[in-house]
Amino acid sequence: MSRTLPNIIITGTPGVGKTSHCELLAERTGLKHLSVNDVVKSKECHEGWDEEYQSWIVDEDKLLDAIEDEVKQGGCIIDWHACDLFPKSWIDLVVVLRVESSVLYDRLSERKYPELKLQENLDSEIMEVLLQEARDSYDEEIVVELQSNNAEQMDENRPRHIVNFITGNANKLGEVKAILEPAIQVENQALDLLEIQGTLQEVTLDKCRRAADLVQGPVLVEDTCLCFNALKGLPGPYIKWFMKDLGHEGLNNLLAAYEDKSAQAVCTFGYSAGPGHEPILFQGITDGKIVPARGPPHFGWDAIFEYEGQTYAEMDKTEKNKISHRAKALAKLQEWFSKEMTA
Ligand SMILES: Nc1ncnc2c1ncn2[C@@H]1O[C@H](COP(=O)(O)OP(=O)(O)OP(=O)(O)O)[C@@H](O)[C@H]1O
Ligand SMILES: [Mg+2]
Repeated sequence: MSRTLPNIIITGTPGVGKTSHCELLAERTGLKHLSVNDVVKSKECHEGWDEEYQSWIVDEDKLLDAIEDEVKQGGCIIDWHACDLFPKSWIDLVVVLRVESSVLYDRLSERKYPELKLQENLDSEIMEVLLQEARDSYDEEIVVELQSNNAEQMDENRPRHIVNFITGNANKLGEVKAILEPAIQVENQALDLLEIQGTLQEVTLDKCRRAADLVQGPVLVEDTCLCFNALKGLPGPYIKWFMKDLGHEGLNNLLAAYEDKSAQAVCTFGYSAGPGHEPILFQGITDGKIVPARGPPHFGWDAIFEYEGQTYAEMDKTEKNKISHRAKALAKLQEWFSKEMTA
């Protein structure tokens, strides 16, 4: 089975902050924190307790058997002070955390480590044993060394996928948050952006460039269109003005002369990494038909767009977020972001 989410190892000498980082990363990305320590204990992947080192003697074969299925599915953050035992094909990124020896000494003394264990761990950190192990076991480009001496450094190490979604529409913001968070943190700014006339692609590209210039940073913009097949794709990007002037009934009337009531809901997101960066578009399309309004009338034309027997407005939000044009576009955006994260 091929995995669609990455597997990440967070490794380093005991006390460098692996577990702290894994917890933070899991919370931020929605990936699973796989604590090898817990697996060794709960699934008894050991050959007993070492009194001198005050730790379990791990049976690596048993351990690999115990986690294989879960890891092969992807999306695991593996928390362990060794990394060479995991097959190369399982792993997409190896993070080696580092601390200065005086900091590590304080952390390990606080844990009341036996003298021998404390000294060996300090030596190991100074000699960069785990960094070398990671470099020897995996391709150089997937091994990253990060500092973990203090809270500021831990904060800097957090994955930073924050998008500034430019919209004044609270409903759209709600849907985007529901679909993208917690993997991608969605912030919001309501800006009035002039819209040009053109195809949906042109409208979104222009809006995105303009927003990035205004905000001077990364932005996400969105444009939705509703295309009536009988009208060769109109109103298309002009749907919001048609909707405002004609309302639900007027939009139905536009199709009165035609038997074909089918329509496409098209959502286009544009993401720009900042001013001067060419926007990338993510488009989702859902086929449906135009019907007299049913369900709560508050969110644009949701009440007149029917998909498999229910209008968008009649659908439960979670159901709508599985099949809607917006959800499909966001799924593409999400996939792109997760690839970027491991790139
Ligand atoms: N970057 C950091 N800044 C400040 N304190 C930290 C940092 N990283 C970890 N700590 C603290 O150091 C201690 C050890 O951290 P943690 O348990 O995450 O280490 P670990 O690498 O998982 O250790 P082990 O190998 O024993 O499981 C904890 O008290 C934690 O709060
Ligand atoms: Mg730990």
